[in-house]
Amino acid sequence: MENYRDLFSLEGKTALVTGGTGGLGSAIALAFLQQGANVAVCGGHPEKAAGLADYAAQAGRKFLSIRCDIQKQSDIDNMLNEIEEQLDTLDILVNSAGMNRLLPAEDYTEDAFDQVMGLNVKGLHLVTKAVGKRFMIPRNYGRILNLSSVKSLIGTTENYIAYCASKGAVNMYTKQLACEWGKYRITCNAIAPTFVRTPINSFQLDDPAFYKKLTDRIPLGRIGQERDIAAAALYLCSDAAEFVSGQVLAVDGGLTSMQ
Ligand SMILES: NC(=O)c1ccc[n+]([C@@H]2O[C@H](COP(=O)([O-])OP(=O)(O)OC[C@H]3O[C@@H](n4cnc5c(N)ncnc54)[C@H](O)[C@@H]3O)[C@@H](O)[C@H]2O)c1
Ligand SMILES: O=C(O)[C@H](O)[C@@H](O)[C@H](O)[C@H](O)CO
Repeated sequence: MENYRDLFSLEGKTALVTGGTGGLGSAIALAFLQQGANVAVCGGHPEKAAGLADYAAQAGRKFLSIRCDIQKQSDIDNMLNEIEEQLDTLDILVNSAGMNRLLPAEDYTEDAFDQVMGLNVKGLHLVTKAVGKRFMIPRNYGRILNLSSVKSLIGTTENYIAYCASKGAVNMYTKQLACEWGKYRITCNAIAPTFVRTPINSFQLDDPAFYKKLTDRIPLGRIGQERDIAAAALYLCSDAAEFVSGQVLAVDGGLTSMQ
């Protein structure tokens, strides 16, 4: 008989969540710890993972919080050395580190464009390539999950030109990697959330007019919650999703189905 409980378990798995000290990344890291994984997170402020470290200690899981700029190859190499030493290998990579700069298209500077594309696309590639080559390809196993956005699928009113372009690139990166690394039994998928309240967007969600306009367009009538994203991540990173690859799953309350 099939054991569905085991298919959804992450017991014995190891995961790296980039941006795991941020809003969505920390929720995903917590979900992975609860499902049995040992977890490393990285970001600019490792101290922000104190809550996750406490939970991991209490649950008897291994946990690392590493300072790493994923746009720097030397930082990535040092991080993967530490992970190999402490956790042995990686089965799962979640690319959650991301950023935005809000400017109208006609005033979008070269510097701002480079920053957004540099982190959201190039940084994601540098980590993915290194983790795949070092840990996943040699072992013929891997789950890679990228944090895209509904703004990779539909446009928005203003100020998002580089962000939308970067997340569109993430979707196609996801599909191409699924094609190239399928032969190594590595899957690569993306989640495209609508707004979930985190420090990067509370200034927008706190504007009642903005909030109403947004939720009026969402069939399920609310914005996302961290657990909506973490639950989708759990599925796509588990053995239950071993035949799902190259997909972009909108977790958006139906927003992208509404004209
Ligand atoms: N929050 C939302 O509403 C929402 C919606 C759709 C998509 N997303 C995407 O989800 C992801 C996570 O968003 P969030 O809201 O949790 O953001 P956040 O700003 O709360 O967290 C971002 C994380 O990235 C890390 N980071 C930034 N620069 C880095 C670098 N150079 N190297 C390594 N880490 C770096 C930060 O330290 C932080 O931990 C992003 O890719 C974002 O575009 C978020
Ligand atoms: O839907 C999304 O992809 C995110 O919520 C972004 O729109 C952030 O709100 C923005 O990056 C803040 O500047």
